[in-house]
Amino acid sequence: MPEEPTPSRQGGDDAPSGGIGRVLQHVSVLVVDDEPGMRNFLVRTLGPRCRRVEAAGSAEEASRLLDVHHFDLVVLDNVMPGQSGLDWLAEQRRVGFFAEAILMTAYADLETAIHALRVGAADFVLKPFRSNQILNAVARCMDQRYLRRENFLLKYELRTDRMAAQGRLIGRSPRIEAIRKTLERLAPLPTPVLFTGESGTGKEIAARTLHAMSDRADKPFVPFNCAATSPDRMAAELFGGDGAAGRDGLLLNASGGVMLLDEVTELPLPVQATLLRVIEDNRIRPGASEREVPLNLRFLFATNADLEKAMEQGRFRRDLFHRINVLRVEMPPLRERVGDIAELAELFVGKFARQLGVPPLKLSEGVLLNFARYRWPGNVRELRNLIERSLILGEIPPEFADDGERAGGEPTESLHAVERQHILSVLEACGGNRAEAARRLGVSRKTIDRKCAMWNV
Ligand SMILES: Nc1ncnc2c1ncn2[C@@H]1O[C@H](COP(=O)(O)OP(=O)(O)OP(=O)(O)O)[C@@H](O)[C@H]1O
Repeated sequence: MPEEPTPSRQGGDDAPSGGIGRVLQHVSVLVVDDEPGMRNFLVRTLGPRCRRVEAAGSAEEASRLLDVHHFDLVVLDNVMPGQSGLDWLAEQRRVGFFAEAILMTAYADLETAIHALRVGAADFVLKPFRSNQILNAVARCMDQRYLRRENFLLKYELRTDRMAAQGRLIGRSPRIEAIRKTLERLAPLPTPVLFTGESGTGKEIAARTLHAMSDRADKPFVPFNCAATSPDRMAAELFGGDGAAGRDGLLLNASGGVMLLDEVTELPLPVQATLLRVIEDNRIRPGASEREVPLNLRFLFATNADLEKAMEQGRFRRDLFHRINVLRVEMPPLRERVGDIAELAELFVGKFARQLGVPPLKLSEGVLLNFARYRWPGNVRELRNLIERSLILGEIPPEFADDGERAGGEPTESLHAVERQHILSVLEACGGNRAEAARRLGVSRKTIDRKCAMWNV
């Protein structure tokens, strides 16, 4: 699967433009022609501009190369001894060939053209041709491939409603700062990462942030919710098969980028076995094809379930667990980082006011204190939904409303809330170390323990 540059300007026979050059530099090409002169010409023309170019003098040699390497495109002569280029291409499609193909021919009659369409050749180049003609044909063909893939992934994202989790990781609390630092360290590695934490704590947002920090940032990020797909469709969606997922499946379409498998404990056991093989070998057999093709994909995983328990119950493979549990990022619940609530809440107010076309609500000190007091079992997602609901209704729900404003003030209640917020934020700054928090606050450790027990922290 190709890397993913921006589509180039469509060219005629002019010299390759900068746009075309950008497309070509990501492409790996296999040239198949029995004539050494033509092979050399193509390698000389494509070699300096493409990421990788290899040449085969026969259909058999080409098949062997396809077994070992990934190519985005095959440039193929139609007339070769033994087997025509088109017959070879048809056979490869059956075995497992997911790349593009351009056919070179001296004479394109209608029958050849129809045959070429049927076996999925993207273009014809009539011999003899100039170097710019083949360069333009390659760039055009790859442009169409990138657009098809982009379209496939966007449709998937819309179908699965994954747009809500887009955005960046908000928060300046020590816990979130520490997570940001960890993500920076993990971003350049190829290793899988496992995100754990309660529902709505931002595991997907953190995974997207890691992708954005990595050298795969301009390649696809494909989130897959294992709990939202029926178990009997899952293998086809991921690894390819017939139907909506397309023969090549999500993994191959995400190739070059990052795949997030969310709610990973929901993967059926047979899919876990296939996935383990794919991760270990970096190879995939799309749509159960005969040929395994190389796969360049970074895997991220997320779960809010207890993986250890899932293993004990035989629902999750131990070997897969050890493979995905190399690097772990634990997302803290919102109640343990109350210092982030105000920033998140303000951000959601601005976002939903714009989206809904309604005036923003002012979040008074009292409302923020009530937010800080609440336990947020649904974490950031719950806060986000509460703000959206409040903007639609035009007011903060009564359980969070500012008592001070409405009832003329309740100083003891407010004082209690201020004290709670202050102690919790100092505790947070100390990474949960109660002895250190007590020292900084100038109170006894016992006082902190008593307060924490009272607040259920
Ligand atoms: N730190 C954050 N900054 C900005 N938005 C956040 C943050 N954390 C969570 N959100 C928002 O909260 C919602 C839930 O986040 P996300 O889907 O990443 O959580 P999750 O932990 O993956 O949840 P689940 O376990 O249910 O899949 C999203 O709308 C996301 O935009």
